[in-house]
Amino acid sequence: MASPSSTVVLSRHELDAVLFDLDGVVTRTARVHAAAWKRLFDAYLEERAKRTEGRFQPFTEEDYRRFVDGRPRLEGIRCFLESRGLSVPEGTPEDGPEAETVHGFGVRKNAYFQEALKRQGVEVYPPAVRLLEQVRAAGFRTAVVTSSRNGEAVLRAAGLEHLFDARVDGVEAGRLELPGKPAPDTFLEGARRLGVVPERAAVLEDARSGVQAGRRGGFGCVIGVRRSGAEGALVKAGADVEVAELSSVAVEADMETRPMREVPLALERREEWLRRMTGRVAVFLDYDGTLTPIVPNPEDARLGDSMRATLDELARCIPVAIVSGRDLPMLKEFVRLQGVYFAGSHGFDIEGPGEHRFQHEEGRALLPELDAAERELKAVLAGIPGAGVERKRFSVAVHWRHVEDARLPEVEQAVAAVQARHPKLSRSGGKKVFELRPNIDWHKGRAVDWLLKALGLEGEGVLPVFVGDDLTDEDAFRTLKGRGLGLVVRGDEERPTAADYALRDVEEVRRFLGLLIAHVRGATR
Ligand SMILES: O=P(O)(O)OC[C@H]1O[C@H](O[C@H]2O[C@H](CO)[C@@H](O)[C@H](O)[C@H]2O)[C@H](O)[C@@H](O)[C@@H]1O
Repeated sequence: MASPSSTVVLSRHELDAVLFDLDGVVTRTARVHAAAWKRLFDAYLEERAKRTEGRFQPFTEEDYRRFVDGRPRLEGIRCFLESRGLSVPEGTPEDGPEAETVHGFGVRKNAYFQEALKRQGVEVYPPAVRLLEQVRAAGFRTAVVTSSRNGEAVLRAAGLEHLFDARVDGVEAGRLELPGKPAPDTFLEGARRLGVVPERAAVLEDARSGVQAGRRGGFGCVIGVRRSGAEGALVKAGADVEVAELSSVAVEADMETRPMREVPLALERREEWLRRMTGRVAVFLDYDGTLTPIVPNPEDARLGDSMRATLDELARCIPVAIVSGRDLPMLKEFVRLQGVYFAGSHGFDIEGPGEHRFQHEEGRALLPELDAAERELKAVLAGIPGAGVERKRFSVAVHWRHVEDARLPEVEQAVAAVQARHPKLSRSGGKKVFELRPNIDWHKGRAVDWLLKALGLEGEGVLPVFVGDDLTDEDAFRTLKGRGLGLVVRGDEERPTAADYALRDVEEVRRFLGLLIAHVRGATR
């Protein structure tokens, strides 16, 4: 909820990354910029007033906040001049500082900025540096996203480069032809470089244009840092919360997760987990990336014969369910096994041998929303080569594996815009895919619990085991924490996980299931 409150918590349960604006959030360079702009515009406005015998109206702090702050340099010049009903020729990037053109003004402002920086160095906000250290220690990924073409130089001068996993500055934005703030593209590029979906990332901004960019990008949390201006102005611009200082931002670590590489390999610790299998065991398996390797086209992810044979054998010994983001009919068609339970659409659609059938009722009420979202996504993404829309009964996936990098922000924005029009749907992410699904507290973990109950496998004496590779499988790992076993198929990925053990790849999943068969057979003999 939007409020100009003074405290906020960044929790690892809800967020994976924090994206920091630079000038005015981390470094005290916003006022150096403001002074350089004032020097530029006042000189121009005064000279022009003399020339036209008009009245000299100096550049104000409010001018800085409204028209210049946060925007790319040339954009700021155009925007401010327009606010005064003025314009100068565009000029070219070759223009020198004396030229009365947009480019010439840009060169002159930058010279003033560099001069001041040299004279006074870069001062940081100590609470911002402390917050950066805290969020990194808690396992958040961090990026700096700034419109400034001096971003790299400022960071280096401040000695803060090591605190960021990614940097998107004015130079990078120019190279990728990304529109600047208030467009969300530079923040979306930052999230992409960190490998997180915007919903799982926070944006920290002091400029109205930056706050608007964070809001338009659909970020999980937009924190306005009020360095100047009226209280509440940043909330009005779209921030969830406004703080006067970053010491008001608390960090909550997630004790349940650890980096993927620190998770022990299941096949090297078999004695350990076998010791926990004293009673009944039920196995829940994700499909893509777990039972089949990830392949370029979703329709080619067919189950291998040896995996099918292993699953068949396992399902004859203990309850086996496949819990997937796939559409239920497709999942059944790909697996082609009797005696196995299937949960499609991330657990919203369940079917098993015999009587077992479940469709999430509230989710069903949202099918028209999903239909509309599917139509809108197909229409807007038709013009982006490589983007694919896959409809499942209870979700819509947007695959971007084949989209060229430069057009990815368009895909992200399209998904964010459709989701914003349908707030009853929520957005999640996975391997090169975005998904819209019912905004309901239901996920793979809840589906596992539903199945355990339906199969009379609740309570002590049963060890539920979940194997998965992707972000949506983390819900199941968390649900089973302490009362079951979570195994993550790690591949080349490096991200935090709540799983107890890791398997290197799909072949190791097959070997693990083979060990389970041997164990259950031995135990029942
Ligand atoms: O829960 P899962 O069974 O892991 O399903 C998750 C999504 O898997 C599929 O997409 C992923 O696998 C494709 C085939 O390997 C790959 O091309 C794509 O990039 C991956 O995102 C499936 O198409 C989605 O519907 C599932 O939600």
